[in-house]
Amino acid sequence: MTVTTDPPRLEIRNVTRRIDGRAVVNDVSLSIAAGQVTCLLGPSGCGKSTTLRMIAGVEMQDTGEIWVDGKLICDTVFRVPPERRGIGLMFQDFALFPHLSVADNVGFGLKGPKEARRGRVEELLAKVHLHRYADLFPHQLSGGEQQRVALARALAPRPRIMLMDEPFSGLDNRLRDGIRDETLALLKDEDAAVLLVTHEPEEAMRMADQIALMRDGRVVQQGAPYNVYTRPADKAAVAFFSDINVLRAQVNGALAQTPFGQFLAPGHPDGTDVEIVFRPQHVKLDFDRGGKGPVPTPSDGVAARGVVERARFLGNESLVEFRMDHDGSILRATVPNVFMPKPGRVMWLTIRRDRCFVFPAS
Ligand SMILES: Nc1ncnc2c1ncn2[C@@H]1O[C@H](COP(=O)(O)OP(=O)(O)OP(=O)(O)O)[C@@H](O)[C@H]1O
Repeated sequence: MTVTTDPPRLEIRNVTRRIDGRAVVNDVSLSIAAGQVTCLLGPSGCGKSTTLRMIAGVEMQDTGEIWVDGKLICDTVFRVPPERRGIGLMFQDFALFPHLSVADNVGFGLKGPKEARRGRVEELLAKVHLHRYADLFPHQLSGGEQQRVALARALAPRPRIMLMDEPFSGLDNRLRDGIRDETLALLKDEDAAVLLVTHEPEEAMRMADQIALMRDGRVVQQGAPYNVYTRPADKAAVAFFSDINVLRAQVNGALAQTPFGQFLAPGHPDGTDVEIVFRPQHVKLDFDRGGKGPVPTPSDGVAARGVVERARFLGNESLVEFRMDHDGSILRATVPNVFMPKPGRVMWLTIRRDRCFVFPAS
């Protein structure tokens, strides 16, 4: 039996772009299969849009290669022009043509016989639930509806690859979730490889099959959302997705000793300073029982005593800040629903060992 593996729909290999001597995109490699969504996630200025522009062909890399379906489309000497790359683009300011109807906007990039073009426009308008709006003009539509027209227009020529740069950031919050889900369903249906740029972790978690976490021009971690969230590459990767707490400790015999008991620190030599990083939702709280906390366990370690500094209700959870007895530091815990202990109240905190990350101190 022969097993054939299709080449990735989009692959970029070791792409670097220097501007004014600085590598704004630094040795980035990515690979996306047809029907898959990869989110390029990172803070403002980390090089996401520049990466997208190089794939689109409107900006040239200094080194590296771009491949589509196993064919080289761009290296440092050879370059397929943007219009021949089979790429659909969708940006935040998606700019529909104001003087064209919805149907004409969607059909704008289509070639071939009139009947086939009309069929494709109708098919896409039905998919974005705007078939009854075909003859209206953009200014007669809401922001969300215009966004769906822009998506239909980008998908109409059946692009092999869709590049989306913060496509939902112009929409108000209430609309956004619904439109994200609809867009995702449509993209999957069209079988394009999608590279979506966002600086919002929730958006990436919601949309992505793969997340590529970018910082200072580099991809620091790639993987399925669950893996990136639960096995972060470093402290900044944890902090990008949520608030964090940090304990400092020194390693002795592959163990880091803290007021919360010991933490496994395999691979860290004796004497190394490490940071134990954990999210507020993984702090467990117990009430004080006559000056004592809960009994130590292997899974939660030893309890440390803290005093409530303040508590805030955030909607579906409460955030409680504690000043710790042992060193006066502040630790944050989140608790589902409403939990508003008064400032000054004594409680005991434990940390779930299976949710902690130990990194060399930065
Ligand atoms: N033409 C240019 N001239 C000078 N600097 C540039 C140019 N294009 C990009 N840069 C710089 O390169 C870095 C990366 O920019 P890029 O737009 O790719 O980041 P980004 O991650 O998409 O940010 P944002 O989310 O804010 O759009 C930034 O520091 C930016 O100022």
